[in-house]
Amino acid sequence: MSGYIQEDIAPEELAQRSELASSIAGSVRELIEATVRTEVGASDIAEARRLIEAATEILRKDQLPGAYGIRFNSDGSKRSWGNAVLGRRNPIAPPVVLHHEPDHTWTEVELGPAYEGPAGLVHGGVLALILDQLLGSTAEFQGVPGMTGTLNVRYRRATPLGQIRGEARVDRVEGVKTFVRGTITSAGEVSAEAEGIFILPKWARGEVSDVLRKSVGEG
Ligand SMILES: CCCCCCCCCCCCCC(=O)SCCNC(=O)CCNC(=O)[C@H](O)C(C)(C)COP(=O)(O)OP(=O)(O)OC[C@H]1O[C@@H](n2cnc3c(N)ncnc32)[C@H](O)[C@@H]1OP(=O)(O)O
Repeated sequence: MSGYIQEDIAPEELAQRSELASSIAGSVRELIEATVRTEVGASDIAEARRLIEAATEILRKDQLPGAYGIRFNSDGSKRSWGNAVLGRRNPIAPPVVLHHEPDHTWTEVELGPAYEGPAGLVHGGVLALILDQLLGSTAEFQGVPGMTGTLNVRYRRATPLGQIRGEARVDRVEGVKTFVRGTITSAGEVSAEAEGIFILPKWARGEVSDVLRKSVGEG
């Protein structure tokens, strides 16, 4: 399957690249938030655009031919730095950091003004996005990975912008299908709950390597 890339990088070099990726994405995330909230006038906007375009030009000097993909080291660790939820190189990602416990996976993340839907509230699509990744990664960590076949989300109450907690666990496995349940909690109350069915795709059945099956992703 293309996009899954074996790319061994020595630990020291990897730590350095990881730091660089996080730092630039963090700066752009701040820029996004500043853009949403700015009240400055036309001349400041023009000046900001000039600087942003200059920064873009610098980054364009050396680019990957396409998306980042998923990259593996021979120790089984993997990098999803372009991922829309976890990707440490992706300013669109909050980024979510997942903590894998033996029987469940959790995350706590701050969702600011860039994730707004209804006034002052988190966009429902953003919650579904986070739940999709959280539930899918939970299945993956438990050794029963799959692509999202179905994701049902029930929004029980509004989720204010700010800190949320996500939690998920595998409910059951039926053949190639893994059923995962999860919740989003805000201010101590469950605001959304989800069930996902993650299905091992045909191309991976029977031939999915241990590296792919057991790898633990980092964004
Ligand atoms: C190692 C692999 C790694 C994978 C990535 C890990 C990422 C981790 C991160 C994740 C986070 C990011 C996540 C993302 O963003 S994943 C991106 C969003 N999802 C997709 O793009 C998936 C697109 N769809 C497909 O690739 C296939 O249709 C899948 C793989 C889903 C099924 O394949 P296929 O169509 O060939 O299946 P089959 O005909 O052999 O049927 C098998 C069984 O499944 C049942 N069924 C079929 N469809 C559905 C459905 N939609 N809901 C419920 N059940 C369904 C079917 O009845 C049968 O059941 P049974 O009769 O046996 O009881």
